[in-house]
Amino acid sequence: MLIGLTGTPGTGKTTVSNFLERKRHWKVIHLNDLIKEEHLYTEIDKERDAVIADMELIRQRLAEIISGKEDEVIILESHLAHYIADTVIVLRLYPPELKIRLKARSYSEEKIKENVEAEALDVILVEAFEWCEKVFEINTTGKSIEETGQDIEKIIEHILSGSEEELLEYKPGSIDWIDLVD
Ligand SMILES: Nc1ncnc2c1ncn2[C@@H]1O[C@H](COP(=O)(O)OP(=O)(O)OP(=O)(O)O)[C@@H](O)[C@H]1O
Repeated sequence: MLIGLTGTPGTGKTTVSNFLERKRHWKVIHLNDLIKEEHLYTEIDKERDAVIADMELIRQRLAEIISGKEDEVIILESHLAHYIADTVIVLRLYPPELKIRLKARSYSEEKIKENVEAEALDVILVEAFEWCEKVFEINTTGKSIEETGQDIEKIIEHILSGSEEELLEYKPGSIDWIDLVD
């Protein structure tokens, strides 16, 4: 089963998926690394220090990687995961907290502002609704890596056991950070 773990950069996807890989031995695909390592992009955007992902190539490559592993839990971790996986978990973080995390990176002021606003405006969540069959949301604000990991474990275990009705707390809709937008 492929589970997408998506969210605005800095919300903790890489950190939490690494934690789960160690704890549960679930396979984790760090999609952004794969895109760079295997040149799964159409061009390099030097101004934004980013690559333009080739979604067709990515889908083909992931189909190969996942083939024959349909019974395993595979976490696809990336801010692009919701374009690929049918079931996704969106990590959310209170925008002022996200701003602090992104400031600790060597991001430009513009890039920080862009990402913090996108988080306040639910951009990834809205995209996930457009692209995915099942969308869950975790508000990671104030949670440790372990606690967020436990939330993800709970979601995955309930999906596997067919008891998704017990996942109401992860149903999107309770977060409203729109007032934080300038
Ligand atoms: N409770 C927490 N959960 C996750 N990360 C946390 C937490 N507290 C602090 N952090 C820190 O926040 C940062 C999150 O960065 P991380 O690379 O995991 O985010 P990301 O969503 O994968 O970003 P990107 O999309 O750019 O890869 C890390 O430096 C991590 O140590």
